[in-house]
Amino acid sequence: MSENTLYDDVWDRHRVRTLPSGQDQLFVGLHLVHEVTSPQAFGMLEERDREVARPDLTHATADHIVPTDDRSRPYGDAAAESMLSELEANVGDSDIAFDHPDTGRQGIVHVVGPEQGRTQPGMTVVCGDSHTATHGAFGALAFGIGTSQIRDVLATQTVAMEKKRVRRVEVTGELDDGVTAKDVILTVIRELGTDGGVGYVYEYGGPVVEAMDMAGRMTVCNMSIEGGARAGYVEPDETTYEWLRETDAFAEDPERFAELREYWESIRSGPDAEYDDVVTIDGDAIEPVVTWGTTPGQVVGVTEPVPDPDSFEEGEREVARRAQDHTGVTPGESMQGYPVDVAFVGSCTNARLSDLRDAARVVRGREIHDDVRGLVVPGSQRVAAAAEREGLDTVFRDAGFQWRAPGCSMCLGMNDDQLVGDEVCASSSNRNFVGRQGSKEGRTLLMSPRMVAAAAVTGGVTDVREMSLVEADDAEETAEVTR
Ligand SMILES: CC(C)[C@H](C(=O)O)[C@@H](O)C(=O)O
Ligand code: SF4
Repeated sequence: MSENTLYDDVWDRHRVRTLPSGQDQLFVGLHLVHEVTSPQAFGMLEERDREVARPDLTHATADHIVPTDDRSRPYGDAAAESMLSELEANVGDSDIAFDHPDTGRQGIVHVVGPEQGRTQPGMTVVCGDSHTATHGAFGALAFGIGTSQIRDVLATQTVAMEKKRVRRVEVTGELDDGVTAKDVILTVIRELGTDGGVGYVYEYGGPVVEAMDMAGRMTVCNMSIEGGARAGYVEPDETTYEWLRETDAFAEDPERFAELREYWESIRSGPDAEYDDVVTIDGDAIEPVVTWGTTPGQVVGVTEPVPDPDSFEEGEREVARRAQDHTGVTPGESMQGYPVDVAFVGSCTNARLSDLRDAARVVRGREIHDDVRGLVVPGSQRVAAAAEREGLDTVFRDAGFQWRAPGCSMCLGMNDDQLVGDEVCASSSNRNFVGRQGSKEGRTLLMSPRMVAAAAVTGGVTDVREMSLVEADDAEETAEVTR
């Protein structure tokens, strides 16, 4: 087994050359494109009279601006309509595959790539979007890139990048019932800080990460960027291969799957890999968490008291005070019972089928609180269809949630799904910055989909471990008995 990390191996295999700047020029295996960050880059290409070099390795979807209710065209919002039209024209001119809302495959860019088997281990994946790190869950090197890099990738299928150091984030032990991947990554960011990862790529491992399903690993990798890391990844294993085997990419081609699997196995970091840093997080000690402030690092366990700003080091004190002024939380008290107005289950962090199932376990047979507006926004049309096949839409609707069409939605409020005034939102998304969900006074509490569901039902932050969970089968049995 090599002493190299997966990061070193995959980087070296994709290096075309080292540039005079010291950066490496890397070949890009998959370029994902969405409507917000691509128009300018396509424009630059046109100005230079260049064509898209590898449309076959480029894949587009529309997610940020698409409405989640009425999708008749033209969209009511002229800016949204123009962004979608522009993407339609750009992909049409370049022969790029596009998960258009009419295809049944549209969804959030970080949901559709993995779901179709486009994201694979040992690959380089880029997208003009900071949460591209999500794809690292498959053992890919996945980076968010800026506009000029998007242009370069469109024109050359390569990108110039600087190599980072690798920190192994080892999560030991076993998660308690009710504790999820979201609680793990929020705890990692709490421990290491929102800028603790600067200069690093995170390799997540240890028993807790190994035991996670792919959706959980995607949740963890997704938020690497919120911890300051350039990317995050998990080494591929049986769980990864099981997911890929069933996807469009391999379902019909078991031979190719077998061939690639050998490569995937060969890039694992291995027991002798040398890391620039290793950090251990005690998985046994993690409890369901919730944010109390305005960064994803301002996190507290649901049974713990909110910290007093005075307990922070000098530079941090004022930041904490300002954050608490905004959210209106009380130091010394736990977050439990803190009232919420909106419950949002969605985003590229937590809107996959297993996330929806997870929230449904809490919601099934219950009703959301009268004062809460609840939205479930599946990550993709395929997630929505699968959820509908198992009746999850009915579970959510019966409880009083709105069941919406897929997109980024209230994660960042680039469409009509926004907070109003100083509403408080229990949100399964990844950012709680001031104004993030469309209102300057709005307040976002990040938590797991389960915790969002619990807050929706009770009307305030609740320890989901205190609520009984209802599995789909139990619900059917109960229904039978009732009949
Ligand atoms: C719109 C896009 C550039 C942005 C990002 O890069 O992350 C968005 O997806 C977000 O989550 O804030
Ligand atoms: S769901 Fe949110 S975090 Fe993810 S790509 Fe969309 S806006 Fe960005």
